[in-house]
Amino acid sequence: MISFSQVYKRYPGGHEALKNLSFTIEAGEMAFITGPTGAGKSTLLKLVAAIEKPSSGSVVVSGQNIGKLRRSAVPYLRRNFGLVFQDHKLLYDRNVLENVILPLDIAGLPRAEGMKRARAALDKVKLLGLEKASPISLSGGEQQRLCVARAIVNRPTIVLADEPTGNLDAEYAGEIMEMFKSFNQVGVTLLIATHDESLITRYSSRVLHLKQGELS
Ligand SMILES: Nc1ncnc2c1ncn2[C@@H]1O[C@H](COP(=O)(O)OP(=O)(O)OP(=O)(O)O)[C@@H](O)[C@H]1O
Repeated sequence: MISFSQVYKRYPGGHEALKNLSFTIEAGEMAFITGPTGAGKSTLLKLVAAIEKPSSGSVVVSGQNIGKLRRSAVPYLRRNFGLVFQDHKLLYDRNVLENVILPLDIAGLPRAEGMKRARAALDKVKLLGLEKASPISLSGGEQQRLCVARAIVNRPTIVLADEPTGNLDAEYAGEIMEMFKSFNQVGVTLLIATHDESLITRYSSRVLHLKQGELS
């Protein structure tokens, strides 16, 4: 469960990016965050991922109060997360399979088990067969799907995605959304930030509308 209670986020310099946010996302829910540029969508996701801390109010994720979390506890919390963030770049000096297996190597999973899981993740995003390719040779949509495979390979309970379909045409964007829907159907909680309102009208999921840092 993700729970925000009277959350404010002020960045150094005084800009108030989020104002008095209170909402709850239940385990297994799929929800969208929309709003114009600068509305605070990325900031909200960063608070959930413990990349930023609230200035006041409480953010509780999987029973952990993010504002009170010790730095050393953050990696343990993040093991529950799959992050599809714009600044999480693919490694172009490694092939597709190596990009997906990396989080498992870091987690210390035996190689054979890691290979099995990485292939299963690539299968889910329909990239099996391109394991040996360099990410740079993939299309934009394929690279985006590779980012999704890397995010889900750890079998996260919560997936946070920031503009996962940014720069994709409607067909690729639709594919990515269908993939998220299928993860949700097996119990994964999804929180997806997007400014593309047309994409979410097809889904009956909850939508949190942000405007200048406030829920409207
Ligand atoms: N590290 C930071 N330091 C100072 N101000 C920041 C920082 N990060 C974001 N902001 C400001 O906080 C506000 C909200 O930014 P945020 O990135 O959360 O919005 P967004 O809705 O995700 O926008 P976009 O759709 O353009 O990504 C913006 O005014 C932004 O300039």
